[in-house]
Amino acid sequence: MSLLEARHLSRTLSGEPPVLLVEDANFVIERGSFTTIIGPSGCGKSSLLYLLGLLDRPTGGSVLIDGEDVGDLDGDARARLRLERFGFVFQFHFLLPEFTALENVMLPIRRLGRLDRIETEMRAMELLTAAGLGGKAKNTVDRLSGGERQRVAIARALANDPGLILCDEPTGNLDSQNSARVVESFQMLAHDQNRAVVCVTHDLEIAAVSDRRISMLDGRIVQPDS
Ligand SMILES: Nc1ncnc2c1ncn2[C@@H]1O[C@H](COP(=O)(O)OP(=O)(O)OP(=O)(O)O)[C@@H](O)[C@H]1O
Repeated sequence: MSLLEARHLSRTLSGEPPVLLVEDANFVIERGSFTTIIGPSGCGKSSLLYLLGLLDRPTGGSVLIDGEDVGDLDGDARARLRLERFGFVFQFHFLLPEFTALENVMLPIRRLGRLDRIETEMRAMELLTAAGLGGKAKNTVDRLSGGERQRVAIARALANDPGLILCDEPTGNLDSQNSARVVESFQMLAHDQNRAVVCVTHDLEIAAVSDRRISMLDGRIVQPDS
C-alpha cells in the first residue's frame, strides 16, 4: 500500500473566471523515495504540495494516506495527522527567531504530547546533533546562519519522526554548499531511513538527483514518471 496518493486531485479557486490551481493529479508516493515536483513559475507546484500536506482542501478528488481517504476528516483531525505524519520544510524556515534552536525543535514534540520534558529535550538534542548543530543548540535562531537555520528547520520537521517530509523550495535561500548539504540529508532521509521526501523545486540539479520527477504545466501533471 502506498504511503501517500493523489487520486483525481483538483483545486479550483472560485471567481469569475475561476482559477484552476491543480487539475486531476494522479500519482502515488512510496516510502524510501525522494520525489521532486518541477515546472515553470505559477504552474501549481506549491498548490499541489499544500493539498498533499493537508494544508489546503481539494475541490475535487482525494488525498489518501496509507490507503485511507482523508477528505472527510475535520480540521482538528487533519491538524493531528499533520503533526504526527508530516514534516514540513519551507524556503523561509518559519522558525521562531527569539527562541533557541533547541526550543524550536522541541515545540512540535511538546505539541504532540507523547514525551515528557526531559525526553523531549533529549530527542531535540539528538536531532540537532545529527544535523551537525549540537554545539549551537542553545543559540537563538537569529544568531544562526541561513544554512544552519535550514538545518534546524529540517531537525524540527523530523521532531515527531514523520514518514513524510514535504518541502517547498527548501534551498531557495542557500548557497550551493549549503544547498548540497540539504539535498544530501533528503537523500539520506529517503534511502537510509525509509521516509518519503517530496520537494517542490526550481533547481534542476536537485531534480536530477531525485529518484523521480513530477512535472507540472498549467496545473496539470505532464510527466508523472520521468
Ligand atoms: N489565492 C490565490 N488567488 C489567485 N490566484 C492564486 C492564488 N494562489 C495561487 N494562485 C495562482 O495559482 C497559480 C499556481 O500557484 P502556485 O503557487 O501553486 O505555483 P508554483 O508553481 O508553486 O509557482 P512558483 O514556482 O512561482 O512558486 C499561480 O498562477 C498563482 O498566481
